[in-house]
Amino acid sequence: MMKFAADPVGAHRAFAARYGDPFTLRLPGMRMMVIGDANSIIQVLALPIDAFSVLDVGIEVMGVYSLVRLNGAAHSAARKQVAPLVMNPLRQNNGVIIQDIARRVYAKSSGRRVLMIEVAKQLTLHVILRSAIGFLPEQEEARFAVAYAALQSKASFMLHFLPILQVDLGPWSPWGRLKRARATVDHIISKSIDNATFRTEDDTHPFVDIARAAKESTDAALGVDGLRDQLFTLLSAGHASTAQALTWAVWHVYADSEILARLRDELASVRSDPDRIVRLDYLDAVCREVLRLRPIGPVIGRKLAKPLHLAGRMLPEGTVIGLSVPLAHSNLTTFPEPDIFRPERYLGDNKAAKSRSIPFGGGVRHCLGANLGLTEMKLALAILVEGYDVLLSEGTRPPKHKLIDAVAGPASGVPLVMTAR
Ligand code: HEM
Repeated sequence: MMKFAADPVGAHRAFAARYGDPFTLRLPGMRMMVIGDANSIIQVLALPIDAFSVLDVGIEVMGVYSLVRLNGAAHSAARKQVAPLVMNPLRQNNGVIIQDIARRVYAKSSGRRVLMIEVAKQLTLHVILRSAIGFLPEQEEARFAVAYAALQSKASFMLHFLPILQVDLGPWSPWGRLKRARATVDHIISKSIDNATFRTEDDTHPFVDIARAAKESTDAALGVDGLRDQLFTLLSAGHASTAQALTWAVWHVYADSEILARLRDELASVRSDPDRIVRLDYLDAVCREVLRLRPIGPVIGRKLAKPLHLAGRMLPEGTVIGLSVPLAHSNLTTFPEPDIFRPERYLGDNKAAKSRSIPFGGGVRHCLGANLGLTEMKLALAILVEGYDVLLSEGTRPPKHKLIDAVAGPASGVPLVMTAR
């Protein structure tokens, strides 16, 4: 486990080389069969909703109604409820809003040494809030950001795995502080749901209708409490993941002057039109290659609810399967020289590269925010590339890719100085 946390890509490759593919990992409370073979992965990802359940580890924090904890029909209903908030990130003028947020956050960080991951986290939090809820008064958004940051800290993350420390001894005890931070976040989300009733006619953000329907629902899972947990889930699942991906993208682009120049050339052809930026081939290829080489969610978990015939063996119900993103993304046939950052893999007619890349998982539990995450990466990267020169403080030696809380990212957080061009 420690080896995996320190180097998820290297650990999976070393285990597969030593024990074969699949191999079995003994984790606290479970044995996981880890699979890297492309055909088996495709078969598992295509399983219907009643053939498996989620692995219920470390996700209590999301809330009892969170879609990441639900299975079967309840899961489908919860996904359907909030999908309109994230599935079409360029609806209305959301693309321009994302660009404005990026400009604002970069301007505040310009001219001094910053950690790119901190810049990216500010950016992604504001983007998810705007995309999912729409307007929040400025002060409310700032209060939200502070409480949310407390929930996301490393100490908080550890607490969820250490029940012995989960005792509320007042606002200064770790668990007490965490509970109060979650209560503040919940309060602001609940207030936004409440206030949706009073939003004006010309506010056509999909959140308005979703919040109104939740208030009228007699089913608790689809009512106000359920919607509050889904919004918290969107934030938790989409915030750090997109921030780590964007941080790696910035590192890769500024560590290679040819990639930077090619991107600038491509961007010059589309001005700042978000609809055209997200369709640019090379920018798309760069982002996909980042997500291939630096898997943010390195293992995709499934627990079989029925026996499954897979790769010549019969797996019994209850088998825990971990799909290895690092192994899938270093398959030598689809991705020759897998350790090299080469966006060209995703250009032209290379259908296999796209269909065998699984940074967002797949099937009925495919990442709900994949469109938003990828769109945000592209728009935020484009604003930086066009507007700023960046000096990577640690030079062009890549930082280690390691597990940071629940997702993986560059160990150093990528210290840098950005200067307006
Ligand atoms: C680059 C950024 C992101 C990466 C790499 C990523 C990756 C993933 C992965 C690997 C899964 C598991 C999928 C599976 O089990 O098959 C997942 C699930 C999920 N992601 Fe993302 N994600 C990103 C951004 C986002 C964003 C922006 C949001 C929302 C705002 C989001 C919301 C979710 C949700 C709700 C799930 C659970 C889906 C379900 O269980 O039905 N993600 N993500």
